[in-house]
Amino acid sequence: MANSEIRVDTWDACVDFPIFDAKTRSLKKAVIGAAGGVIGANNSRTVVVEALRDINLHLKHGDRVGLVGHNGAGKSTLLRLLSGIYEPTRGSCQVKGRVAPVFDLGVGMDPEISGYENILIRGMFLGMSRKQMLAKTDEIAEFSELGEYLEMPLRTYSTGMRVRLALGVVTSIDPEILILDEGIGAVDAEFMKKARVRLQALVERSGILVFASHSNEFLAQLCDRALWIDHGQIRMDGGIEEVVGAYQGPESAAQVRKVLTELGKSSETDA
Ligand SMILES: Nc1ncnc2c1ncn2[C@@H]1O[C@H](COP(=O)(O)OP(=O)(O)OP(=O)(O)O)[C@@H](O)[C@H]1O
Repeated sequence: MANSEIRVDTWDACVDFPIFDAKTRSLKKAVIGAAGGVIGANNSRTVVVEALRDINLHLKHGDRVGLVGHNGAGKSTLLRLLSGIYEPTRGSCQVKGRVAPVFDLGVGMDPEISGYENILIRGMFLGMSRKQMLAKTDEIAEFSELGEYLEMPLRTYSTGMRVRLALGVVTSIDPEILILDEGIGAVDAEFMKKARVRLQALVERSGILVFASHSNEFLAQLCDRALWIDHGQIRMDGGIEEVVGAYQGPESAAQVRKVLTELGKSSETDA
């Protein structure tokens, strides 16, 4: 697909989750807690969690957007909507381009087959062909440093070893639209340094990035724009420093600015 055709668009997109077994004393009006989406009731008086409300998002090739917001704000739901896992309950969502959703590093891995076979399966799960993955196998094997373990079934790996393999595969693909949920877990610091370099390169060759994270450093490294999601709505859309500053305060904004300066990326706002 030509770069100019790669797009993500949502128009007043809403996602509700009906909860049929909710134990609620009284839900006469919508309840807003500090964490989580808005709890309300639909026309048939079923309790619903309004995870996303009236999302209008328009992304094109080259956009790198971070999502910030409290627990349960709706970040993961938005990523799933953009990946086609959820349909909007109301409004619409149109995604043009090959999407690679990376939520859970372990998804698409089979414990009973070898590391090598898992490289192929996981890559195909992310939209690559078998041939493309075969061409990348050596390089992934080298990055993972798993040596002869790659011949062994995945169930014999430790958690960190699995993450190494999954990270190797995920960072080897060539997505048009990369949807990334932070969830990058148990690897040692030395390996993480290596992984970050590859992650940066992955983002650079991706058409569009949407990345949900609680790490300001990571957001500053990978994105140049941020959306603050608050109780299912876009509360703010702007430069990372500006949005993180509004969401978490001046200290966090200063932290973002430091990372941007270190990376030689100039901040879009000088607030
Ligand atoms: N499958 C589901 N069924 C019912 N409610 C759900 C479901 N998935 C998410 N929710 C609700 O939707 C809201 C948004 O959740 P979501 O996982 O998108 O938040 P988040 O911003 O990713 O949070 P966190 O930072 O904690 O990961 C929450 O109130 C959550 O309880």
